[in-house]
Order: sequence, then C-alpha cells, then structure tokens
Amino acid sequence: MRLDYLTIFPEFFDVLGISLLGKAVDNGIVDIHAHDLRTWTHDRHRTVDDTPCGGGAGMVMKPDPWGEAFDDLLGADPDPSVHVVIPTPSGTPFRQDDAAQLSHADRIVFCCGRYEGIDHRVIDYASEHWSVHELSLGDYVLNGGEVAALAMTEAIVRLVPGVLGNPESLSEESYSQDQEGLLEYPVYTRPASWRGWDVPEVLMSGHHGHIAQWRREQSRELTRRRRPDLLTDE
Ligand SMILES: Nc1cc(-c2ccc3ccn(Cc4ccccn4)c3c2)[nH]n1
Repeated sequence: MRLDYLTIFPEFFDVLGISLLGKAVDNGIVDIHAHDLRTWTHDRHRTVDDTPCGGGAGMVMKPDPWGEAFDDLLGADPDPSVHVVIPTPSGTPFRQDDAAQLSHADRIVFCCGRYEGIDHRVIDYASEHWSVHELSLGDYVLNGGEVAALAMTEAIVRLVPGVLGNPESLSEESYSQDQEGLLEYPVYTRPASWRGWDVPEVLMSGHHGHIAQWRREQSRELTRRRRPDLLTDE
C-alpha cells in the first residue's frame, strides 16, 4: 500500500515513522510519501491561497498547485483504484467500515487542506479521475486536514494484514463485527488489587464461559449508557 500526503506541513507526517506504522514501513507493507504542496507553486512567495470568490472571511486554497501535484503524482489518466481522501468538516463521517474498505486499497492520496478549505474545482477534477472520499473525522472543527489524515491513516493501516502483531485483537475491538458492534468491555491486568480497587472476581475465576458472559454484559451495559445509537435490538 502506497500512501501520499499533500500538505503545506509535510513534517506533520514524520510521526508515521514511529511504532507500528514505522514497522509496517520497514517491512515494506506500507510506503509513505509526504509532499509539500508549495513544491507546485512558482511565485517568489510560494503562494497556495487567495481570497474567496463571493467574499467572506479567510482565504481559500488555489486549485493550480493541487492540479500540478496530481499531474506529477498520479498523471492525467483516470484510475478508480486510486483513492483520494479529502478530510473536511463537511465530509461524510469517517467510520470503521471506511477504514476497512480503504485498508484494501493499493494507493491512497490524502489531500490536507488549510485556511477555509480547498477550491471546490479540485474535488470536481479529482472525482473525474479517481475515487474521491470527502470524509469528516467528527463533529468538531480542526485547523486543517493533517490531524484527520493521521487518525484515518492509523485506523486504515492497522487493518492491513501483517501490520498488527496479533490480528486476533482486531476482532475483539469496539465497532468490530465480532464485538457485535458494541463498545469494548473494561480490561484489567495484574496486580489483583491496586490502591483498594480489585480486579472483578469473575476474571480471576478461570471459568471461560462466565468470563465471556461477563464481558458481553459489560459491553452491552457500556453501550447502552454511552452509545445507545449502536444498539440495534432496542
Ligand atoms: N472533522 C474535521 C475535519 C476538519 C478539517 C479538515 C480540513 C480542513 C481544511 C481547512 N480546515 C479548517 C476549516 C475550518 C472551518 C471551515 C472549514 N475549514 C479544515 C478542517 N475539521 N474537522
């Protein structure tokens, strides 16, 4: 899987060389390239923004640098197997299903906007050539797309076979189908007693059936309290 990031802050993506994702890069499972969008500017000030047509506050990202970056990175031939992800507050919510689908992609290009956003014609042009996903990280406003791209990258890449040491852990996670789409149960480790708090006895019983039942009940109760929207049978 090749991941490209178009951004005016390429150093944001240096962190992808750390930990699990770093190992995936070392193992050749993932190939990461961050690009400074100003590479595709030609004026002395390396300008990437301009005033919004129709007025309004702030600045908008000019289309030219994006188009030239696309030309260099992707060429002009349409290829629906290339996924262009554009983080935006007006996108569809990024969910685990999106991460699962994108984890099968061979190529993903993240377009990280700043200012008040990217000239919409960039999205129109990209949509004619590649598979475009305008995605929101959540119902809050960030200053740009980089943090969202990092979060989406981690959610996507951890699902790629060979990236996680223990793929079994994927099936027990919140939002996974094996977890029935419920929130994850509380987890504990040693010591059995810590600052007056004890590990639930059932987890020390060694009775796997009782433990599984307790975990199911915990997941349902937690989901009922915090995320009733995830419960389908009520
Ligand atoms: N879930 C999300 C995604 C974003 C996001 C993604 C990309 C950009 C490019 C610019 N901004 C700032 C901005 C602020 C106000 C209105 C428009 N844009 C972004 C914000 N915020 N929250």
